[in-house]
Amino acid sequence: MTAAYVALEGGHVLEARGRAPGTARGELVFTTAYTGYEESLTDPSYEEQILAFSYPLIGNYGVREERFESDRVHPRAVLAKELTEDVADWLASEGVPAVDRLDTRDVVTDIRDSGAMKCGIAVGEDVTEEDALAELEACKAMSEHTEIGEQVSVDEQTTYGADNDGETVALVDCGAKGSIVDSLLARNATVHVLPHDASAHDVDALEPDILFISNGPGDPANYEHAIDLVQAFAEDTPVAGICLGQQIVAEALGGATEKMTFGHRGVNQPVLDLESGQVVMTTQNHGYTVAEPGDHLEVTQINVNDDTPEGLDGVDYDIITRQYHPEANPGPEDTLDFFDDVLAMADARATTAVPADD
Ligand SMILES: NC(=O)CC[C@H](N)C(=O)O
Repeated sequence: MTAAYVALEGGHVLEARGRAPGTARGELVFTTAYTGYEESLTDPSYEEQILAFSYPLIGNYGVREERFESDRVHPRAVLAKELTEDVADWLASEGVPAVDRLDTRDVVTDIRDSGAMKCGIAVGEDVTEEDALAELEACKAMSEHTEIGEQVSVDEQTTYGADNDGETVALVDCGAKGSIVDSLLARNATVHVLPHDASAHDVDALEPDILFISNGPGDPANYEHAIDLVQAFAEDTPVAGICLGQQIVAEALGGATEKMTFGHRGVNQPVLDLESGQVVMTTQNHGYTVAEPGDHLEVTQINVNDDTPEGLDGVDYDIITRQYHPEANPGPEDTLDFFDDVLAMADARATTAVPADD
């Protein structure tokens, strides 16, 4: 059996079964999702994190590329009670260390008590506890990953759905899930995917109906280019954001974000819409939250478990954002209408700004 060690912040080292070799370090977080491991493992928002699955069996319906949210695995390492051969082989082929046969109940309880923590991992024939501890020692806090947007964003602007005749979306890619682009294309939008450090000039050149800030990894305060864009465009162009996108919009418009203890990661997070009184089930993956919306934004939806903001609307500007993932991969699909609302907001503004010829 391959040796496997997991070193937790504070120096406690767990032994496990090695399933994919290598050494790695990252912020240890857990997800309670019981389906959607293909989507989670390819979600760019997990960059620089180590993902522990609380659901005990991961991989029981195989690995299919059509479920992937990006072109690679993003967590630095994976922990589970039991991984199937399919998933272990996939992670090995991606060079992502993986372990199982450890008590993930203990790991999750630890994270719930102490918060997301630094972690080092070593898996292989000859590795020792010291190798895992050396990784832990080298692990940076998430907020210190100041270039994280660069690691996950496109290098060059790419256009999808050029022949579509719906709204024109400028999607700032801070680590966008593929299904956000798919959800917009399915509604006939033309989607220009822009690098995380796109300039106001780049966006202007596209004459977008809406500026859309994607999800993404790390601390929202480290996305200064996207923050600048929201400040430059919010007054005259409708703005939308998902997850990191909501946080960036808040940072840009006088609000504030803060790190949560262990965050929200799973596929059954309940969200209350404050106006309708309706509760919807949502997919989530975030460790930061909007602490203060600021004067330009109002909270329209909250998490039923801890009251944190899940949706924001502009007070004086056309803005809609969500902290959860309305693109709903792997589901539930309760919140897909977010995309209809966003495109309707852009359409309404375009119609008012440029009156149609009689
Ligand atoms: N999925 C996301 O966009 C995550 C946003 C941010 N990195 C957080 O952890 O809160």
